[in-house]
Amino acid sequence: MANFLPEPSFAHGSKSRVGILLLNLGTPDEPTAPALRRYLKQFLSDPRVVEIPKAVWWVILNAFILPFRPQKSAEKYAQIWTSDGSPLMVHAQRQAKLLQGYLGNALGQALPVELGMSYGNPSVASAIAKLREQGCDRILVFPLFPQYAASSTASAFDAVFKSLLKTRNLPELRTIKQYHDHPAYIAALADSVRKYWMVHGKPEKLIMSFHGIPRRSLDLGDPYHCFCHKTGRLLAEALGLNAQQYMVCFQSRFGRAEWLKPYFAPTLEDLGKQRVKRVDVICPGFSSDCLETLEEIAMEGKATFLAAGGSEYHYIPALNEREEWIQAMVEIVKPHLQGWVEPERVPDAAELEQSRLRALAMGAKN
Ligand SMILES: C=CC1=C(C)c2cc3[nH]c(cc4nc(cc5[nH]c(cc1n2)c(C)c5CCC(=O)O)C(CCC(=O)O)=C4C)c(C)c3C=C
Ligand SMILES: [Fe+2]
Ligand SMILES: [Fe+2]
Repeated sequence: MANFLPEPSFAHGSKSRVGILLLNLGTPDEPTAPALRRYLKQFLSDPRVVEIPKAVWWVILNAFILPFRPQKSAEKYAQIWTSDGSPLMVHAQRQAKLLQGYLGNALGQALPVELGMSYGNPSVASAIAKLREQGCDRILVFPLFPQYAASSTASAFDAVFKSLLKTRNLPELRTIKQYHDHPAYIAALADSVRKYWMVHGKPEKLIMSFHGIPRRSLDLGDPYHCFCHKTGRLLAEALGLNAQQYMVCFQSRFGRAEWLKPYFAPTLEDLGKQRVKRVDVICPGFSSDCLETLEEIAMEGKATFLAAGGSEYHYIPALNEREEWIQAMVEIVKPHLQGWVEPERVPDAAELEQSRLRALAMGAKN
């Protein structure tokens, strides 16, 4: 048996076609313990996510985490689940559809966009298969993680490369590594905050909360920490905030090791105790709302702040399907298409002849 998969016969002269592979982390299929167990097992078995010796981690994962965490996490997911499914999935699917439409408009030609998840469904392999079925032999990989981290972005790229290990006729690949300081992304964030404040008024402090990673990853050279701080600074500048009016912190600590600081919950407790009246929280690293924003930030965060003595707490929703964000996605994608897609395609001789005949038929002078 051949090691690599058979392909359709090569057709001479076939035109190249570009497709966009939009990637996100993934989410369980349903808010139940068995679905969470499947999802967490795949997620937490990724050596990019938990970077300790494999045998030690296998014991911890199977003896101490998978017997207990799925039930607890399922209960949390149940609180944020919608009639259409997991918020992360619902938003990612809509973002993929909208990106396809807006990009098609901007380029004057339709490019397929398919969604894949690093863990769970739809798998990265199935999304690549769909692109290849549509004739795409050039794939631009676009992770929905503005700040590169090995545990999110590199894992998503791993999933792409792994899914092609058996492919005979490889597509050309390009990857978007990060866009933490892209002007259109920062402008979309700033616009969402300004519009929120127009309706709800302004807080004493804006907290920008990013997903944490282990402190050791920073020490080993992961640039994520710097990227988060740069996004924070640029967003503050765009909003005209001084250093006292905002702060960056890190959420979702997992396990007992030290993670990036300051931690989100203790920060809120401190602010509550200091009698800071109102805080608003935004999560610029999450391109859509999900468990980590809707449960941990919007629900738990509020309870923590109010219990500590604060009086008003607002969560500013993620960019989700905001038009400014979809336009920003188009701007992020465009430079990566150079040489693959020409913005204004020169019509070929047959197309020119057709439009001449159409014009003649309409009685136009030629
Ligand atoms: C923004 C990028 C993310 C990074 C970086 C990241 C690192 C990271 N995460 C865990 C452990 C868990 N994360 C979980 C959920 C989760 N994580 C991200 C994003 C990043 N994670 C998102 C968008 C979500 C929500 C998914 C959803 O379905 O809504 C979970 C699962 C939930 C739970 O049981 O608490 C775990 C576990 C680690 C260990 C890590 C880096 C080392
Ligand atoms: Fe996470
Ligand atoms: Fe840094």
